[in-house]
Amino acid sequence: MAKTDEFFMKIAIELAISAVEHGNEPFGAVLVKDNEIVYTNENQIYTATDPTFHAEAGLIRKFCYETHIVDLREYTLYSSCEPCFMCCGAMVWTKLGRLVYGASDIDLCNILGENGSQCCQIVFNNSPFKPEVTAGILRDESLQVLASYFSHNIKG
Ligand SMILES: Nc1ccnc(=O)[nH]1
Repeated sequence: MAKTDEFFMKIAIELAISAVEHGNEPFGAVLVKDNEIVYTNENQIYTATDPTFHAEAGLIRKFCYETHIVDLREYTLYSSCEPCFMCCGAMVWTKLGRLVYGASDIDLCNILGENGSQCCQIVFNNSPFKPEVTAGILRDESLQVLASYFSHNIKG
């Protein structure tokens, strides 16, 4: 039976919670092919001391390295929150087929008191390749995890 976007997003959100438990920021990502999970990753910026180790870019880097696959046209990436410019760039370079995210960058920045942007649209609309995008899956659950972390962990 085909699993739903909500099914995979729930796992991305659980990875976001796990990231916080491991001392990192609340973001998780899941890579799916033919309705099966092929890779997962959580944000690791603090434990790896690598500010580029976002859930999504880290997933793409590790999956491609381990499998020797660099073309993700047949893959769907689920992200608990809208990917940043850097991670959208990694999706362009791997020709990701489909991106599904929960909360938007504007949702996140509303919590942080910053100005968010439609980073996915900005990057993809100015790139030679764009994944199909589905936004807002389990948005409220995703926002809850972001809000509970960032309301008492503003690290500046
Ligand atoms: N969407 C994201 C924003 C920030 N960090 C992440 O790991 N993911």
